Amino acid sequence: MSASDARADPVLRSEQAHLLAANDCLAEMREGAARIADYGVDALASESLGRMRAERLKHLGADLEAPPFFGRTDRDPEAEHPAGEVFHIGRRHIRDSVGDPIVIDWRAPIARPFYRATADDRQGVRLRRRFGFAADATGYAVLSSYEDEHLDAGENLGLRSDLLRAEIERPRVGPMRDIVATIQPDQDELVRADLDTSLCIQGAPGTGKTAVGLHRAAYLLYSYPERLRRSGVLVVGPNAAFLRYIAQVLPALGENGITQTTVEDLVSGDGRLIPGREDAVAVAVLKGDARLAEVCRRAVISHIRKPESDVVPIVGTKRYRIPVERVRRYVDDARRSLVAGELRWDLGRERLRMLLAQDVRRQREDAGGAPSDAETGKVARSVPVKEFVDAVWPALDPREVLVRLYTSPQFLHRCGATVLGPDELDQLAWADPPRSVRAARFSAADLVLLDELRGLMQPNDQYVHVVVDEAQDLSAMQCRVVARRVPIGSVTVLGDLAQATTPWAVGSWPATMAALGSPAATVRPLTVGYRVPGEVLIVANRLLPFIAADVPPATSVRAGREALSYTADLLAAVGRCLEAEGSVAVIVPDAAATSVRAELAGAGIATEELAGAGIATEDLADALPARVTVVAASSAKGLEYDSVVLVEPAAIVAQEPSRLDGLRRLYVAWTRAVSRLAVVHTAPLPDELAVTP
Ligand SMILES: Nc1ncnc2c1ncn2[C@@H]1O[C@H](COP(=O)(O)OP(=O)(O)OP(=O)(O)O)[C@@H](O)[C@H]1O
Repeated sequence: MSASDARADPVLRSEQAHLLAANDCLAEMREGAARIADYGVDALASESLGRMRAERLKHLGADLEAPPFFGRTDRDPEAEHPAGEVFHIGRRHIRDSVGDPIVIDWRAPIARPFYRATADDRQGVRLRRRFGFAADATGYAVLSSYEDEHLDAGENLGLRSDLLRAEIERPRVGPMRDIVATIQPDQDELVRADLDTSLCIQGAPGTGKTAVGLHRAAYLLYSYPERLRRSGVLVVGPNAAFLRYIAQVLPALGENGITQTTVEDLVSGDGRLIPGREDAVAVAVLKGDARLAEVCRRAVISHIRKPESDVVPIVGTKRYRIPVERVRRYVDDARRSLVAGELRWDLGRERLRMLLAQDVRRQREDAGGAPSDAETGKVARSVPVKEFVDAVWPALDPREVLVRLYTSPQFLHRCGATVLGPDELDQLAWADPPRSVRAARFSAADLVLLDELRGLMQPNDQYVHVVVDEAQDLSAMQCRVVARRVPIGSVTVLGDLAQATTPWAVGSWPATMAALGSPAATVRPLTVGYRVPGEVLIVANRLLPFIAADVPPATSVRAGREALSYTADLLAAVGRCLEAEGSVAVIVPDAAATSVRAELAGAGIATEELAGAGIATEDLADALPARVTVVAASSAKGLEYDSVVLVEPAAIVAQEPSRLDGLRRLYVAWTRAVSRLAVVHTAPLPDELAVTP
């Protein structure tokens, strides 16, 4: 191994020359993309060429200030390459004017050994080189050091690599960054799992779950362009603040077309539906239960009426009689398809019209006629057919069906009595029926049920792969919202059962994966922590026996001396954090946000407040976080800050409905810091932090 930052170093000089060449080639590729000939064959071709050009430029232009490569592998000699091939690995493929590769995209199969090769399993690699960069006066990254690992001489640095450690120890400022230069072998295995594999990744705080999920999305888009080209991948996060935090990662990896959203946004029916009432906790839990799917299904199916008479369409002056037995058979067929999930309600109406129209067509053909498609279509749209369909398979509005469930005891009983208990049925009933469906106000859990009902009636957007983050918090019905968007694809599910803080959380990975439509997925653990200093993590781990006994504790790769401190003085703690580099969060009991901000303002410390629900997803690109952010404990999930001041842990525990939820909330808040955690308290700390049973 050698490391150097001397400008005179011949290795650095030659690598710097390669870097300049790579930058020139990239510039040429950009110019080439901008020139994509537009022969104007026709408007459509011209438009699609323009779109292609814009996409390509966007892809090539992402993050121009990032260095074109971060690593290199020198391979063993081969017959065709007696000196052994050399590959520079970067965020995107760069080629020279004759098409030879100058930099290999990190996602290409040939780049894989950069992440996975070890001295024991070299995968054809004799040397791995990592590069270090420093910003020059203009902010551009310049090559400043390198680190070699001679795998063929038995060198195996693993996490002892200085450059790797420097990257992991780097103070955090602003939103999340990609980890493409330092993905670890256990993470890489998950990132590169093939498209048909559904993964469930259980990982302690800071083990890189979010990072793995996002890099996996980028990997899949690269590796399966045909299957994923147009909106094939969806990323689902817990709230808008989290989406803002991760928003830059995929664009930095050159992927701009991925939709990043929340379950709330998915069920909001293009933003038209917002919660207008709050459920009691027990009711919200019940509405999140998987059994509600069956209630919804029955509620829809129960609207099918048994046909009682013949249908008699008229064509011209002639009447054609379709006997009731045949009509019943058509309805039964459509019903069976609906029950099997092969047909949605609204399409069922279409199917019935067509079955009746084709029946008439056959009758006319049997009588020697030759009816045209247009005439058959006319029968399908005729008044008798329409009236029949409206009577036996009426048009439904999800809101109407849900209001009926909540306001008609008979209907609720009919749809729910075999799957829910009498008390549960009572819990669902509305005590204050609205005057009309339009006047009805729905809760957040109701919007999920409306999505379930809508999903039975109409098609929805579909994706080939969905990445679901913080999945431990989802109810079974919320999982189904996601599953509906990926009916035949695969999912990457990320979460930590110890961080589950919603009362409706499913509570186990097999049940969550079943509700997500991938019951066979195995749970893959991540236990190496890259965020929280060891000193801080050891204390957090004391909570595990109380909050998730089966979850394996994480070990930290970050030493972080004097990372944990306790004080009663808020201002002093924040002041000390401000002396260090990086972002600062003051995590507080939700009810204390205003008073803590006022106290800090009184001392001349400006703050920003972060409450997940308050930020609309469209605003994601706006406003970088201020230096000090006051974060309500309930909004801290998934985020990280260089320094964290944690205010009154006992009050954070006490704000939740149960001790279990409170301790989990504390576990989340405790594990947000990268460099230091200052615990500010006057009340005694929760006992669970002190003991290891
Ligand atoms: N291989 C790696 N190299 C460098 N940094 C890494 C690596 N893996 C993870 N990190 C960093 O560790 C931090 C935590 O990662 P991430 O947020 O993905 O963890 P998480 O498991 O999702 O955490 P949480 O459970 O708290 O949501 C991030 O700053 C991430 O960039």
